[in-house]
Amino acid sequence: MITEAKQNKQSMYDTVLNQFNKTADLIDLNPNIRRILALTNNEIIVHFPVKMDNGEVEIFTGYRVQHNNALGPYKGGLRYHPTVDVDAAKALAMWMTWKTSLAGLPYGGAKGGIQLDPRNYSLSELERITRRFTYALGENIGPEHDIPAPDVNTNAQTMAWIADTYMSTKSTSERSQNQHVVTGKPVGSGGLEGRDRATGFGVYLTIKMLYESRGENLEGKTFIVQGFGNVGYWASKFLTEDGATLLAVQDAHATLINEKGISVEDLFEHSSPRKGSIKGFTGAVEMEPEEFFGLECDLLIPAALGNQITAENAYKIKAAVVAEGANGPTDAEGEQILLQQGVTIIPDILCNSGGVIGSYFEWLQNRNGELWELDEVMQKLEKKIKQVFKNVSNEVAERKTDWRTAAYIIAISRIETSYTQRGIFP
Ligand SMILES: NC(=O)C1=CN([C@@H]2O[C@H](COP(=O)(O)OP(=O)(O)OC[C@H]3O[C@@H](n4cnc5c(N)ncnc54)[C@H](O)[C@@H]3O)[C@@H](O)[C@H]2O)C=CC1
Ligand SMILES: O=C(O)CCC(=O)C(=O)O
Repeated sequence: MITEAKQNKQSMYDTVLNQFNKTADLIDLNPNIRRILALTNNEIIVHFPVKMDNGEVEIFTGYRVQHNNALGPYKGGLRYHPTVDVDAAKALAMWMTWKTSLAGLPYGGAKGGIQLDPRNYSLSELERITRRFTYALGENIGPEHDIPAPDVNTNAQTMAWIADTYMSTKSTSERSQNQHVVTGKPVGSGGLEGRDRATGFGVYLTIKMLYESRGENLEGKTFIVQGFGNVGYWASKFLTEDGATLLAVQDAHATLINEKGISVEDLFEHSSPRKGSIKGFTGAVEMEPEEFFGLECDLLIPAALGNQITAENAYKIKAAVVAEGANGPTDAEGEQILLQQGVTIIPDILCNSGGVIGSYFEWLQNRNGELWELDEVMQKLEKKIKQVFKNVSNEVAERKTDWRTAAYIIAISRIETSYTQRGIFP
């Protein structure tokens, strides 16, 4: 679990700007494009009232930050969490711009959400909050303009409420053309088979490919995962199915260890659907949260919040590979320490890109009135992630640099090329 001290150390916005500036210097980015990319295009803040179950009215604050749309419509998740604010949304939106560019998708980057703790609200309150948020955002989102998706504490149900609310603002004949205003919907409501597992699958596949590039495989590898939600669960499932052992898990409420291995399915059964926590699971024992990052293991997967690996704990990390399932889990100082220790970091914009690639498939499916089967989706996803991994791996080899730097060089150069080709910044 993160402590206040860790949270306040560096903001996610500091982290992403630091990464961007480093790359801009390295590739000698056109100064005008640099000025544009260092800023966000739009920062939308909405306040809206919602009637609670007890009849009282609460006012909520929602955010949508649209960083850049040089390569296509804005794309990125919506997060429901007490830490959501404009700076967090700015950082997460920038990461989306780099991620979609790296993956070669026709999208820009955005992110947003509502500052709240969903555990304090009933399901029907969350539905009303989501619907009012959608009305408040109005035409700031749209299927060809800005397409939200699930993120922390939001899911397919949240996306179904948004799609339904947004479509209800359109005339009857236009409704069906607006289904792709969000991705990550339930399969029965225009969602994509496999979008639920797409991010975790990408995390697994990039790890597997890294080991394979070193002549190794997952058999016998041990790993620990922070966050056991959508990303943490699916990544753990694929990894253990391929022979790796899950030693320890941490979520917002507990840290568990079992040196003989934790059963991913039993833990999932325990923690979902509505319990929402790993606490109380009998197939492992609780340990001190502060000791989590220092556990002996081959692989660490941060799959919760940003800025978790910092100067305070990076030196304790024993894993030789850190695979960033979460967005921005490693701050600049933490990264320096890890790199000095010889740790390989598979950066977020590569490692968790399976999610937005899956979202792109869903968007295409809705736009074209198609239905894709699970096998087809997983094959396409695998092909695309392998391509993106290969591109980054080649850049690492050519430049003799780390994986994040290589990924950023590809992502930012693509955007620069697009601006230059269009003659915007000579
Ligand atoms: N859902 C998706 O498709 C994608 C998610 N991501 C990123 O992956 C990360 C996790 O997202 P999801 O799994 O979707 O969220 P989720 O809401 O399904 O799960 C979040 C998990 O993190 C844990 N957590 C929250 N606060 C924590 C804390 N202080 N210490 C330890 N654990 C904590 C929660 O207990 C939960 O287990 C986020 O950074 C998100 O931006 C990235 C790409 C796509
Ligand atoms: O699926 C998407 O559109 C974006 C998911 C997301 O928020 C992310 O990749 O961080």
